[in-house]
Amino acid sequence: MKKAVHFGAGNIGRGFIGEILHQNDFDVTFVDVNETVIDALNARGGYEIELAEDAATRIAITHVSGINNAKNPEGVVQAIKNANIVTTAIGPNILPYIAELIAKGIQARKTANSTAPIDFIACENMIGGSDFLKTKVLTYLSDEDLAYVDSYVGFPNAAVDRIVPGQTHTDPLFVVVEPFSEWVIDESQLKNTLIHLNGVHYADDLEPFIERKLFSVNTGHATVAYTGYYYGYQTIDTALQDARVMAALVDTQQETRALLLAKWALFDEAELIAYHEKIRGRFVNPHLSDDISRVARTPIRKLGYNERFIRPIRELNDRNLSFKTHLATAAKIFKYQDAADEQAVDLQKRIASEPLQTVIKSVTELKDDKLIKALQDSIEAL
Ligand SMILES: NC(=O)C1=CN([C@@H]2O[C@H](COP(=O)(O)OP(=O)(O)OC[C@H]3O[C@@H](n4cnc5c(N)ncnc54)[C@H](O)[C@@H]3O)[C@@H](O)[C@H]2O)C=CC1
Ligand SMILES: O=P(O)(O)OC[C@H]1O[C@](O)(CO)[C@@H](O)[C@@H]1O
Repeated sequence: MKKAVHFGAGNIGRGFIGEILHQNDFDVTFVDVNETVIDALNARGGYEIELAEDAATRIAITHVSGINNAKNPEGVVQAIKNANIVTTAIGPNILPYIAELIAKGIQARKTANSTAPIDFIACENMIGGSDFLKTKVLTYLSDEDLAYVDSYVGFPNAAVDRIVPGQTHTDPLFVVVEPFSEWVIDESQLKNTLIHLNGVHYADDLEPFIERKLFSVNTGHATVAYTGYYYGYQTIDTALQDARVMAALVDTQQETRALLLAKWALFDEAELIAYHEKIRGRFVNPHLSDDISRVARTPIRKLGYNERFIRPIRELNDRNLSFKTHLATAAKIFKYQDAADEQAVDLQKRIASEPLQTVIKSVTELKDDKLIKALQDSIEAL
């Protein structure tokens, strides 16, 4: 069997990446700091996924094991040394913390004179996630190692799309996922061209696909979350029953379409309308219960310069297109509170102790005075 190492045995790791790797006959070693999950993976060697639909189909995932990277980093290095592919779904903020371990795994392959090409694929909600991981990994490598990386190690960017809400089952491995899924990998960045996973779409140019996904699914979902929170809701499905929340989603999708059509000739308006309708259907799936706190998590990250609101706002502005609804939601993020979310707490502390404009500039990294002022006005109007 081929060997995969996957960092992050959480919702998307077990609920999507693990499924695809299993279907492609990989033996999957999950790397995680969650001891309960790692112990259960090693004790049982398998787990089940359930598709959230009327029939509630179950899928058995087998040939899995786990390593706790906090306790057994050397085990992870050895697993990378022997792997055919490495993937992550750990969260963009965590990628820098696993970079050194990945660098050591690459060095172990080099020391063993391995000329087998390998790809490290970051499956995070982030534009250029694998590029970002690569920059972090390279800081731990020597010039000689870098030459090895150039020859044998790829970091292809990827887009992953499947809604996997927080899980509340007694079984720590069981995971309920939406039936829809899409995983796109940038083929032009692959080093191991012999691995073509069934169930994955390989694209020559990932950029339009990841923008379509991030600005449609993630911007849309976050719009529902922050607008829903603003109107007092706790779950995505209840929020979407409020006409004001649904209108914010529909209007945001319209702005997104205007941007995607202006930027990318390969998109067609009718297809994008159908894509957006389908996404609305996914958000209201009655078989999935998704907390606003999950979709709205890490608000400072979501206000980032290249993230799901500020980037489309900048790019719509550059093209003289309306960004009114994106701006209205970005403003609501500054009102978002969740005592269990470190970034939400930090953002509120900063707003309470610093001038609002300073906070806006710092979290969004916006330079355009007109946009900064527009955002400030929107926040103050709430
Ligand atoms: N849940 C979803 O619907 C989707 C999530 N994603 C992306 O996948 C990534 C993971 O998201 P989820 O699976 O939802 O989160 P999650 O919280 O369920 O899983 C993350 C896992 O990483 C582990 N982890 C955290 N720090 C670690 C460390 N230093 N070393 C090893 N393991 C560590 C956690 O214990 C957890 O098991 C995020 O980037 C998210 O944006 C992408 C598409 C869909
Ligand atoms: O993982 P993030 O970037 O915090 O955002 C949560 C997102 O994950 C998803 O579940 C899948 O992309 C979205 O529905 C949601 O917008």
